[in-house]
Amino acid sequence: MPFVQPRSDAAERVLASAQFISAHSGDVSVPEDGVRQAAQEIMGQMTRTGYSTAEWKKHALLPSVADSAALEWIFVADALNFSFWPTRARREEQYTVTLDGVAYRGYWSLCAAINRALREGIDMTDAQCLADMTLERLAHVFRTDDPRTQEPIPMLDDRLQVVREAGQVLLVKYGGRFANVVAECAGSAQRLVELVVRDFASFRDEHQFAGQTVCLYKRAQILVADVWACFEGRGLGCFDDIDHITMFADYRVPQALCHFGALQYSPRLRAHLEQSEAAVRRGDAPDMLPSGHPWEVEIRGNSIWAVQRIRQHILDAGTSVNAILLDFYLWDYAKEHAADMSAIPIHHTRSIFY
Ligand SMILES: Nc1nc2c(c(CN[C@H]3C=C[C@H](O)[C@@H]3O)cn2[C@@H]2O[C@H](COP(=O)(O)O)[C@@H](O)[C@H]2O)c(=O)[nH]1
Repeated sequence: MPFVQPRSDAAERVLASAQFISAHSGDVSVPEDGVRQAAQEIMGQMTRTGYSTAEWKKHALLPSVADSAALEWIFVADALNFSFWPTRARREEQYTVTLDGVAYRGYWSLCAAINRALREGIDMTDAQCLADMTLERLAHVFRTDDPRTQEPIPMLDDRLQVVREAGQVLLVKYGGRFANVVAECAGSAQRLVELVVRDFASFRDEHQFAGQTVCLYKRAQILVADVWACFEGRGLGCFDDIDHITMFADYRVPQALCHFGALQYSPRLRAHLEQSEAAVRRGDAPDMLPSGHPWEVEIRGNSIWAVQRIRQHILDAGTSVNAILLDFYLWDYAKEHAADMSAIPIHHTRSIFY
């Protein structure tokens, strides 16, 4: 009898955490009428645009070919996929990476920096390169070449620790390749999440809330989701339990969920977030929520729960969709409709988890 990898319930632990957080939240809620309305509106728009995994490779900066090099690219991108919100109000002063004449900010600045490094011969997809990374070299990778930019990429020191750890663990445990981590999960998305949070500490997105340890695993789950989407659910991206993966608790999708009415903040929390954004607009420091702050955990946990509730409404209406596609849709929607959402504040937390 061949050794069968033990199954994992990592994504189910995230869902249970989200439900627990939502049930014990005092300042964030998931209004059922907002969920119902959001489900109708989102499903209608997704149906019209034919939203599918095929959308993923349409993004200019993401790998366009689903091969083993794409796996290594996705790994380093999702190891660094955190904390891009700007502290400068004026767009031209915000951290920017320009590639092929296009200025990228936020998450896309990360992708542009990785692709620029690869073109310059800094192989960010090589585990030894990551393990040997220095602060000087990483600063070069994330340099901005626009003289108007007034801020560096946030959390550079943390990013250095993250890439060095990622490279070292890949070398020691997985022959230097993320493809070997994927091979070991034997087609289980939850097993892959489990392996990543077990072996790569920077992905271990766990917090104390209302006396319990809650698991949010945002970067570990989006890592699996990006593999699944890039390979369109086939070959190395074929996972028989992919529908267990939840929404990825970041700071951008909550904004879209508020816009659709599926997430609601208490007046005092809304006031705090608005005052912090007003401070940044004035040129002052944001009034940050520390990582693990109850309000931060409530926003993240209720976002996961809201997407789960939206998904259930859509399933009850007879249409199949998973939390990944809903999340990607909501994130892309938030980026495309940033102007319509400018009155909805994001929360300001510096965290390596999202
Ligand atoms: N929930 C969720 N969070 C996501 C993504 C992505 C990128 N996914 C793209 C790639 C393929 C898909 O098709 C998506 O188009 C980044 N983030 C998070 O957002 C924040 C950055 O925001 P801003 O500063 O405005 O760029 C930061 O916390 C980052 O970790 C997502 O998809 N879902």
